[in-house]
Amino acid sequence: MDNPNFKSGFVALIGRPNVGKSTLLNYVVGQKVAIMSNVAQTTRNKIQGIYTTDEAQIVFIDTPGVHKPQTKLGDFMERSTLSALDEVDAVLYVVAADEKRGPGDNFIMERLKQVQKPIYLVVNKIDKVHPNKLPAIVKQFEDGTVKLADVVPVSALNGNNVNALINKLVDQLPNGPQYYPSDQISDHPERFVIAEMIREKVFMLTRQEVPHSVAVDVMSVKRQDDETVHINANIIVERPGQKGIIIGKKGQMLKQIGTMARKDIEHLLGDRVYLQLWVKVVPGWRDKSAMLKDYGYRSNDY
Ligand SMILES: Nc1nc2c(ncn2[C@@H]2O[C@H](COP(=O)(O)OP(=O)(O)OP(=O)(O)O)[C@@H](O)[C@H]2O)c(=O)[nH]1
Repeated sequence: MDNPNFKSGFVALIGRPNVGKSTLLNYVVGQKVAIMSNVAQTTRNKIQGIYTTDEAQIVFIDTPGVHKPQTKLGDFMERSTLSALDEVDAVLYVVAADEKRGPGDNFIMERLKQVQKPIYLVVNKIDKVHPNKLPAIVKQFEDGTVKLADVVPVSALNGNNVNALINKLVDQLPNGPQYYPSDQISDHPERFVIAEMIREKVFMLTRQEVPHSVAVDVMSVKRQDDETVHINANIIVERPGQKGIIIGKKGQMLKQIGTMARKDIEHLLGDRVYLQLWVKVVPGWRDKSAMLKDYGYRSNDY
């Protein structure tokens, strides 16, 4: 079906940690693709969510929270965020209505000055503030340094005004092809999404105790004739103490991580899943560039 008026394009989601970028993406795409957590900076990779209708396709790039790099991983994350901004058709700069403009925002605004593409200021979490507070919040970002195409208040959590945001985006996208099939929501391989689901459970269940130095390496995904899927994965940490926390007393924590992750993966794949998890200590993996590649952090994935 060739529609000469079909619109398509790539849209970057940027914003400091915890403002709700993943929640917004998940609401729009309608399925859980990006890792969600209360712990800041959990979105390490550029995860694409794909929104497709009969009229348009928007490919979202969910960039990591912009922050000052301290390790090679941080450095890598920053580079992928910036390169994403040059390739897209529009930028959604997400801020939280219940937080003041801070150093993280100044850092982002500085970078946005150089961006030529339309920038939408998305004021998220409007459910948390009184509507008469909104103008003052918006004003903090209308300081004359960054040209904003529009300001759109939303609540990603309950979907309030998100459709209006999508309509505005689609309106200004160029005519173009449908890049991905309509049933595709992410262009990452199954393994990546599986790893993200496991990593999300580690964060959820261990919270303060295990820092962000956790990677998940999905070693094998085997589909058997009886329609079951057998998955083996390593949870990689930097220190033996972290290994202990993830395994827990009598292995209880690891068991819980495994059960919760398995349920999500079953939902994703639609098949019965057998998940085997191991915890491996690899000291200083965050600073070893070569290993970043092994654990799936590639800057030229697409
Ligand atoms: N009340 C309210 N909470 C929200 C809204 N959107 C997101 N949240 C919550 O804010 C927290 C952070 O949301 P995420 O979507 O993980 O934020 P993020 O910007 O992707 O965070 P990073 O991955 O760290 O960059 C979660 O607890 C969400 O449930 C919203 O519209 N209203």
